[in-house]
Amino acid sequence: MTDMDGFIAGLPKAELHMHLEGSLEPELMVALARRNGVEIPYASAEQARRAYAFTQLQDFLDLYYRGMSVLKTEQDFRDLTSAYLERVARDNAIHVELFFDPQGHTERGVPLDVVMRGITGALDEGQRKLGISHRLILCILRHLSEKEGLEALEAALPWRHRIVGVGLDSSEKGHPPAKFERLFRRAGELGFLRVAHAGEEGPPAYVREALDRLRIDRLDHGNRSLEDPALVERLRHLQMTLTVCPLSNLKLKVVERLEDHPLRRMLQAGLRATVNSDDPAYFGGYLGDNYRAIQKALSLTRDELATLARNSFLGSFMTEAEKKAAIDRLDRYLALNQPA
Ligand SMILES: Nc1ncnc2[nH]cnc12
Ligand SMILES: [Zn+2]
Repeated sequence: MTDMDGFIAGLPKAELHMHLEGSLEPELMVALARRNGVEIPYASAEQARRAYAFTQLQDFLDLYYRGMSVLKTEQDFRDLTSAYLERVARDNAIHVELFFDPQGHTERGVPLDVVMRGITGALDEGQRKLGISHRLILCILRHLSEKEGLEALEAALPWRHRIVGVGLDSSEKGHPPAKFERLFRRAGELGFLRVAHAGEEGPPAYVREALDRLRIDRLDHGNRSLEDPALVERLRHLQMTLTVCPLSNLKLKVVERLEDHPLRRMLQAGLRATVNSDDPAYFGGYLGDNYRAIQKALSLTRDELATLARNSFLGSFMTEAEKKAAIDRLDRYLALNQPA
């Protein structure tokens, strides 16, 4: 391990952009397919991994929805969530904010209560046993109608106390944020924080729409904002947090090479960028892998890495007291780990 890898490993950090269903490792997928008698098009985990070659977001989404079809019981959702928490604990994540796609389950006949009991059970255990705090964000599938999204939101209200925010994910192109303006207004009235994927494949106009019409509190991806200087200035002025996902961007060909990734340019423009894994089981890396890969590709400095970790706490939906405790922990780590 290099000095820099050691520094990254110990750095206290938060993950703000991770789809739980995207942490379904092929081994668990194959085991759950067997356990539940669900047919999947892979005979083995290796065969599944070999199929994970994508040229755009939709290629991935097709496999992602098929993959999640093996999740049926409360225990399945518990196993999925526990496996992620145990993995990210080794990367020294001390706080995680997780997306989940209820429509991807209820439309297959899996009741929301099953999903929520499994996920929250594992999250509570992760807090107790691993000391990882958490928030949950309910994502609305943008390739479906706003009406279906509104129904999903209303159906989740019995779990309101466990859900901090509402997000927007799935196929971006052709499904602009404005399609969900009423849904996001309703989410705001209900007291949910609001986030949306925008500017991953979609144009800067989608990012502006997410700000103006969805009134987002955080921007997921946001890469293509950099094409519009006035938008960059606006995001900087707002100190809007961008949840950036380097290995995802590479695997989905948002960038050709990691060396071309805009993360440093975002930091240099004064944007509050963070590093995240998006769908680690599909994109070949968890939170620490993303930090290590982007550090190497861009030769990020320790100061830049520390800024990324600090941004992950500042941009989180923790309480102010929790944020202060996390940032104090980061500062203690930095004080003890000055370069020789
Ligand atoms: N990167 C991504 N973009 C849009 N929707 C997603 N759902 C899971 N991962 C996603
Ligand atoms: Zn995502």
